[in-house]
Amino acid sequence: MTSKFRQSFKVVDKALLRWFPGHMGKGMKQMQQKLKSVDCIIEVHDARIPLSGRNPDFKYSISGLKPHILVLNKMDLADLNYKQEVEEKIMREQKISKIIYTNCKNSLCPGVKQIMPTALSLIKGSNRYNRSENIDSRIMVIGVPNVGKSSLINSIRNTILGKKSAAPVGAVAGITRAVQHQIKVSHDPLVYVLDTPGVVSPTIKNVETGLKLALCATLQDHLVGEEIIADYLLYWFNKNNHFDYVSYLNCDEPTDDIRIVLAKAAIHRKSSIKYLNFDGSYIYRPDMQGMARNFLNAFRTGVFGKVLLDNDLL
Ligand SMILES: Nc1nc2c(ncn2[C@@H]2O[C@H](COP(=O)(O)OP(=O)(O)OP(=O)(O)O)[C@@H](O)[C@H]2O)c(=O)[nH]1
Repeated sequence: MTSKFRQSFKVVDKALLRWFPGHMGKGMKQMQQKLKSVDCIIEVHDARIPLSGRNPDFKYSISGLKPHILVLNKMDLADLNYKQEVEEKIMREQKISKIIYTNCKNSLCPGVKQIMPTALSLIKGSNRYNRSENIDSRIMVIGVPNVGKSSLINSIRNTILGKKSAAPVGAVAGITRAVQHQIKVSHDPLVYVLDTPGVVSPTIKNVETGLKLALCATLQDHLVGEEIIADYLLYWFNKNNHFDYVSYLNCDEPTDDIRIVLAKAAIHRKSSIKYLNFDGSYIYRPDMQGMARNFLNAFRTGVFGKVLLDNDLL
């Protein structure tokens, strides 16, 4: 039986393929320079998109030289039923020392506790190159924007030292703007961590990769467009037979038309925008953008359950 829903996603506006703010290029260069002065790399990525959206520059230029731990964070929002297949695929394609799943919103998360002992044992087993004489261990945390790098550093620090936040955290991509000074996360053994700005690839070649990154809020919404991201979410839900959105958005039935979905939901919630007519009167239109934002926020906070957006890549 053929599906009545879209099986591929087409974007008319390719603007999202060009998004690469200046500070990211600078951040990447700073990272490359600091690489010599660290013993281990912790790459943080979103567990909902474990196979797409990681910066290829991390794969080919930063990693491979030092122990490299891949932390798949936000596991509280991710469907972990395919964990083994995901790990096998990542390990087949790249030399990663260890994959660890974390939830930085949970102070008791076992993954967070596992990171430092794993990093220290990997550092001990490596030759440390130019740093073999140094008594302190230095770890660099890298990743695309908004995946939880600062949250992870704060969680590790809190677990070991019992100290509160040292690295700034924010719900919008691009909070950390430059490679930070080192943050002490342990006295004995002495361990420092360097937080870095989130860096996406200068060109996101695959449209779906860009939209998955946007859906997980690693690209700023206004740069891609809330309605386009919401349309991709609708496409993904329909394609995967996830129809919880129907009741949430007050639709009559599943549909592939985002304009109808957003308009109906906005009308139902009496959410409108007032426009001035030429004759001085006012006209009210459904607040499509506000509704798109609402739909995305619901997804991002787990209202529609846990997902693996990369299920098509397994
Ligand atoms: N649900 C959930 N949210 C998380 C988790 N970890 C971090 N967050 C949230 O994700 C957002 C981004 O966290 P940050 O720690 O600022 O991310 P970052 O990677 O340092 O961000 P940049 O500095 O912009 O690159 C914040 O709203 C955090 O509260 C997690 O495990 N689960």
